[in-house]
Amino acid sequence: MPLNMQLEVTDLDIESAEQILFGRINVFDAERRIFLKNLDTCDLQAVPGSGKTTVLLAKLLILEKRLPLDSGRGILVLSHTNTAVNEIKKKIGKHCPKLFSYPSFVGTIQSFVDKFLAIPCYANLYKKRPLRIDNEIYMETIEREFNFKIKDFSVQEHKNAKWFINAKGLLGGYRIQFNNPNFELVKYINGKNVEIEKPKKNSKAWVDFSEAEKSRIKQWLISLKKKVFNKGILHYDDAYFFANVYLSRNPQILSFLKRRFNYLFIDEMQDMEKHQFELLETIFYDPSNTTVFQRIGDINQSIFTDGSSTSSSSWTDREAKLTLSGSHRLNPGVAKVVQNFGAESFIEINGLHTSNEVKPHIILFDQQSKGRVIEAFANLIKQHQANNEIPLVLDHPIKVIGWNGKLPEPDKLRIKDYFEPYDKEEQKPKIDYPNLLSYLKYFDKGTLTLDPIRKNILNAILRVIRLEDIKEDGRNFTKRRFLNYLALVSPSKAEEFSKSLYQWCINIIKGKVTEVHQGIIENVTVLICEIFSKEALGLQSMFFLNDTSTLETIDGPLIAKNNVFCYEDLKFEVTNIHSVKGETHTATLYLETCYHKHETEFCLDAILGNYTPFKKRQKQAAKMMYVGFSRPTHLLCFAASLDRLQNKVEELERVGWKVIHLNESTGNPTIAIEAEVLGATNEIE
Ligand SMILES: Nc1ncnc2c1ncn2[C@@H]1O[C@H](COP(=O)(O)OP(=O)(O)OP(=O)(O)O)[C@@H](O)[C@H]1O
Repeated sequence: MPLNMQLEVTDLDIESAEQILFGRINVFDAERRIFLKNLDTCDLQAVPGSGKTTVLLAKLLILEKRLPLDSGRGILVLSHTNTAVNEIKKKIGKHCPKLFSYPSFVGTIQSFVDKFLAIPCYANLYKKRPLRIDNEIYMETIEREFNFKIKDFSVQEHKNAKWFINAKGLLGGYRIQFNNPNFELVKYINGKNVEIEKPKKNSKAWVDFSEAEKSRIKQWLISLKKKVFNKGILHYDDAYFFANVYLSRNPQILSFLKRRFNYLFIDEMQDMEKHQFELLETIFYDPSNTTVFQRIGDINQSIFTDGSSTSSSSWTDREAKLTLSGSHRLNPGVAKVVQNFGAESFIEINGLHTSNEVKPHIILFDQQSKGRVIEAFANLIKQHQANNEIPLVLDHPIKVIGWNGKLPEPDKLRIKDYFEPYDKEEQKPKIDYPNLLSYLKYFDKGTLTLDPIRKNILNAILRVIRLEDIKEDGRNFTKRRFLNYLALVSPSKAEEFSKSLYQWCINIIKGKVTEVHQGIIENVTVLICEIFSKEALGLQSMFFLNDTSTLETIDGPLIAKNNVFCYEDLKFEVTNIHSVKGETHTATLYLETCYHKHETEFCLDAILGNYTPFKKRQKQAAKMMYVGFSRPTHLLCFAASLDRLQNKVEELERVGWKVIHLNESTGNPTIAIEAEVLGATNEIE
């Protein structure tokens, strides 16, 4: 009996998926039905908003009804980010209980590699589970271990190795790579081999290390890495090293995985990096189709890889390639603008969202008016709502996005230039921050409880305990184990601590961050020394507790979220382009920023409606614009500096942009927009 049973997708199946996703039937056209009915290995490449994720969701809803599959096989669904995976869960989770349980698996590529390959391999080799697979804890650990001597190396060998690593800036980046059967030291994942040579090559007295010295430095680097592994700490990249070792030593795992998963679907395929791409191909691709392997994405939207040939995905189309023409998200005017930013290849985009004809807008600002750009955008939305061109009740959010969220520099625009409160750190809720103050500032403000603040304070204390290398039975403390330990060692101190913790949370809510910061420094220093019998905290801990260098202290009451712009009843998030990948917005304002150059410097031709092939750095900018510009169903606004476009206004209007000037003489942007709506000139004198 063949392992791979042929299933069939019927029109009735499609209707039922349409009902769930759209509340009506006959939504999917012939092209989309071809993909839905296709259950063979193939690629699906299509333009933004063409409904790639939607057809994948529909297919999963249909396959849910066929679960469990014959021979106890399951479905594997992978995407790149937790956000993308959570979106899948949010949209179809309640309809697909079987898809989200054994033997199927829905997760990020990293979680798949950790669970099925890296953790079993590590457990096999070290007879214990890794403690954490996490980049920041890895960095913290390797930096600490770097300062200690490694057994069996002389003082001079130790000095040589440290000198070499420091001079090359290799400490955080170097990896061990398994190129069967060799173990190689590489500068970074998918990078070149580490070539060991004495630093300061340009000085006259330079004489390279001897071969014996080089060999010892190499061994030292490997030993340092092994020490960190021994502690149970892995970098995300290391998971791929363990995965490859596991597969080569246990080739039966390949057939186990292929047997377990009848179908593999990868969304956002263009964002897979080389090592991820190769691993998936090695495991799942075989001409006999044991696992049906469908890869879905849009090569023009690959913004997560850095564009270097070493890390970029090697996604080349399979022979069986399907496509979806047209974008259900974009209206014809916006589609026409977006298509010129196809950095990998030009693909015409047919805007199928024809219920509105709102033109893409460019807001041109000068030095004085840049702070009013977002307000002008809000005004535009209000105007279009008043004209019934944008719905009053929004189906999708409105967002303001930009590429570079770093601090402003002279003549280099950053998101903060447009929106002063913007805080890059708030983008991603993290467990590990560089100093205590950041833990107090960057808690999850989405909930109205004290819990996120409490968690952050406890996480900061755990960080100090890790910096002090204090463990319980060889294991790092968790929040719960720390509180249990405290209660065991000193019930009175535990009670006192619990009261202080509560008070700190309350005071943070009241905006007394500086006061709480000081309170924690004094209290926690004493507490940790007392309960762990230490005379004093080490330098790293003291620096972590006291450092305020990168952050300004806030002493006003906290607003719900720092990166939110409120205007009358409208509320928009101000965020980076990476975080809106895959999203649909009602309106998007794209803020030009400087990343090496500004977008209007990198991609002027495309902005002016011409398609010309992009060079390396231009490509990166074009991809950002392609992703950012292709989010809105109704209004796309691009905010650009007047000085670079002032002679191009006619050309811009000719190719479909509506141009708005926001200079000092414009006064209230509403006036400009009203005039424009009434058909007057766009330039307000
Ligand atoms: N067949 C369809 N008919 C009408 N609307 C659709 C259809 N397919 C998708 N949509 C709508 O179009 C929007 C974009 O869909 P989706 O996010 O699936 O596109 P995508 O191709 O995955 O986008 P991206 O390339 O940006 O990741 C969503 O609002 C979705 O509900």
